[in-house]
Amino acid sequence: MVAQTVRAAVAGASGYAGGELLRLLLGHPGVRIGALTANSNAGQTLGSLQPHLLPLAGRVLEATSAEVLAGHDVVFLALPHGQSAAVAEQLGDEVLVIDVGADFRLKDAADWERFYGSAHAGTWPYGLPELPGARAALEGSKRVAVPGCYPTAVSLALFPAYEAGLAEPEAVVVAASGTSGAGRAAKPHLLGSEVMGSMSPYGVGGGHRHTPEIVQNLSAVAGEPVTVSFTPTLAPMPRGILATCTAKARPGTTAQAVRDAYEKAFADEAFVHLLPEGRWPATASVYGSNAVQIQVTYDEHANRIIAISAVDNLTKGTAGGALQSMNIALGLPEDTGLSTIGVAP
Ligand SMILES: NC(=O)C1=CN([C@@H]2O[C@H](COP(=O)(O)OP(=O)(O)OC[C@H]3O[C@@H](n4cnc5c(N)ncnc54)[C@H](OP(=O)(O)O)[C@@H]3O)[C@@H](O)[C@H]2O)C=CC1
Ligand SMILES: CC(=O)N[C@@H](CCC(=O)OP(=O)(O)O)C(=O)O
Repeated sequence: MVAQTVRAAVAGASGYAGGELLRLLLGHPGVRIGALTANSNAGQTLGSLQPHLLPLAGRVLEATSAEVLAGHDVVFLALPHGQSAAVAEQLGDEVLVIDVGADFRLKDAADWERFYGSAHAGTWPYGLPELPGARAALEGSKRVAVPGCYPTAVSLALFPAYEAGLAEPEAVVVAASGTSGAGRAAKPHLLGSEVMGSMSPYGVGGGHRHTPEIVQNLSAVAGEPVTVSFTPTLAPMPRGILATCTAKARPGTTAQAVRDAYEKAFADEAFVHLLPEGRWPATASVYGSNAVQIQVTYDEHANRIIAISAVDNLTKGTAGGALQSMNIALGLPEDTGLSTIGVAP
């Protein structure tokens, strides 16, 4: 049992991230759900937009405002990029504000302006607890910036190689994402007829806004600038990310040293599963769960470390990661309300 009960509001409850937050919050023993807000869907019932959330079906969505979000212990912001900062600054210092958008992830204002095209709002403690030093920064924090879904998958797959000094500071990443990563708002390229039965790249050539976030994470662990060639691809599935990440190995690297580095990095992590040698991650195995599957190998012919990760973009990649960070910030057991049990087939 959790002794403490907190009241949590979700802004953006009509969206994919907001819906996943509510699915997980409904199963969290220490949370009561308070205000639910939306934008164009304000006035609608949650049941008309998120029919899978039966216990909340009759709740009416309110327009997003600081007044509606006031009086809660925790406020989750699941809003489009650039919308969180104005709301957050009106909420006061005592409330725990967890932004699942990008507004407070980047440290470098020039990176923010280049990739998001607006003024940088600031930097909050980063909600990827498995990264070296991240967990301590989240403890007791009143602000959390939840990572992007691709940076979650890629940073977890590669940081142990940099932490152990085994990889050169030039990584190549190709990652496939399910369509829910793009949010609920209709997008022509996501029409079923175009996405079904096809895979396609986008954001090629360093243009994707998750590139500076991945670079920030890996460079901090490596202690030197790491360049990342990142190519996202869209896959015909609703959820999931499979990230294939490689880096040239430093001289003297052995397969055993690589294995040891990854076993050490994840030995105490509840959600990251380094698979037994010979088994490879699959998105279906983490569907709807907060688990991360990782496998790593050393290709000695190509002299490259190859690390592959699978996450559910909406769970560990967004809402599950947000709850994990909330638990740490509130001093609750980190896995409260979170499961590593998926759905199969
Ligand atoms: N989908 C994913 O896998 C991930 C998403 N995220 C982040 O979560 C956030 C939400 O994404 P997602 O749920 O996918 O997007 P959706 O498009 O599915 O939902 C967006 C939500 O924001 C609301 N909204 C739209 N415009 C405004 C506005 N101008 N002011 C206030 N609220 C607004 C929408 O309300 P209404 O429906 O009423 O218009 C809706 O509730 C984004 O920042 C995204 O980057 C992070 C990691 C992964
Ligand atoms: C398939 C797809 O379109 N995915 C999204 C990533 C969503 C996400 O995690 O990112 P943010 O929180 O930074 O929006 C994209 O590539 O823009």
